[in-house]
Amino acid sequence: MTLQAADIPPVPSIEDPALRQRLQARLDAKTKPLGALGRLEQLALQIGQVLGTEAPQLHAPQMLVCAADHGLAARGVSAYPADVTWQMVRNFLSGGAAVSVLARQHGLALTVVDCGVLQPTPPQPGLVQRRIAAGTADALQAPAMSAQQCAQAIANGREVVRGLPGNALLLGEMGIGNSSSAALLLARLSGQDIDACTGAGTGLDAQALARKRAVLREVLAVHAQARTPLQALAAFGGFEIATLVGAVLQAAQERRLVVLDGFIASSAVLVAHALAPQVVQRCVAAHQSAEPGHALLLRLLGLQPLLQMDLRLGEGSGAALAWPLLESACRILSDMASFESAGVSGPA
Ligand SMILES: O=C(O)c1ccc[n+]([C@@H]2O[C@H](COP(=O)([O-])O)[C@@H](O)[C@H]2O)c1
Ligand SMILES: Cc1cc2nc[nH]c2cc1C
Repeated sequence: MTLQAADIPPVPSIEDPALRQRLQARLDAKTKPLGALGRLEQLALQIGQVLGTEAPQLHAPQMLVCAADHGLAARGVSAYPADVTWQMVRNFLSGGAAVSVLARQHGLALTVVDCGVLQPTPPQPGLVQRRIAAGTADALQAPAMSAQQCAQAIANGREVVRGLPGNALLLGEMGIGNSSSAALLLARLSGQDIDACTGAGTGLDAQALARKRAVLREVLAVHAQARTPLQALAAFGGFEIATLVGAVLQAAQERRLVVLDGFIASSAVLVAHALAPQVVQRCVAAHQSAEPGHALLLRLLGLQPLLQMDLRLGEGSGAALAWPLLESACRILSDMASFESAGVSGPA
């Protein structure tokens, strides 16, 4: 099975000028100076349009964390060993990871997808096995994945989302070496220089960062022919990013709200956007990561992050942290009194 961009079903625009006007009128009638809730009002407008209603309610929010390993990790592009990926999968499931704690705090159902980590975890609640292989190939030597593997991972992401309840999907990932994949995807799809797209990831020092940049420059040259979004995704990996691409496409088609975490989760949206531009209308950027490529990537997608807290963890941690803002945006629309209902005088 291979996949062409033409095989991706179109994602319709959510634009509905009449609904937008009703949402704006509803916000303007609330007991506050016009526009005084600032970006929370923009968020409410967006959520209302994504869910197609003046009084949106978020229900059964799903945190989807996709995990996989990367052959390129053997080239010293990460500060941590690849074994951390499968070890963290177990940590997510046993409840001790940052995303586990934050998901619990905010009532987000956590699903971890093993898209191809080095060591599988025994079946258990919350774990979905969609393993393509035990890690991608070393992208310095070969495409990280074949076109077939890439298509399968995208199909897996679609299928996993199809089986989830709720109308909001929060995206996270785990994969030692995957900040390299994200940087490579950004460089190839945006035309930006690889140095500007590459950061310290899990915490490389200056010398190791310089080596990472040199390796990634070489990987780009090796795959100079991988120009289309799907070719680039296959060339640079990884299985978790491709699975997230499928998840984003499916969520957008089902008109779910999609909440992005950091640089790597957002790189999946960069690919999905290249295949179906309207997906971005459904996306909220939870935060801007400390990874320098993230600011570039979000600007390219036209997304303004809600938080800026120098997070660089991934896992979906930033998406979970931003979740209460989305709930508040909905509450403003549904629960706040209007000037009329509260008997408060409007503008002079
Ligand atoms: O979300 C981010 O912006 C982010 C930035 C840097 C690192 N990470 C996480 O760290 C891992 C990738 O970093 P690295 O150095 O192994 O490429 C992967 O597990 C990500 O979840 C995540
Ligand atoms: C410990 C650890 C936890 C992570 N969570 C997401 N990426 C990570 C990378 C490391 C190294």
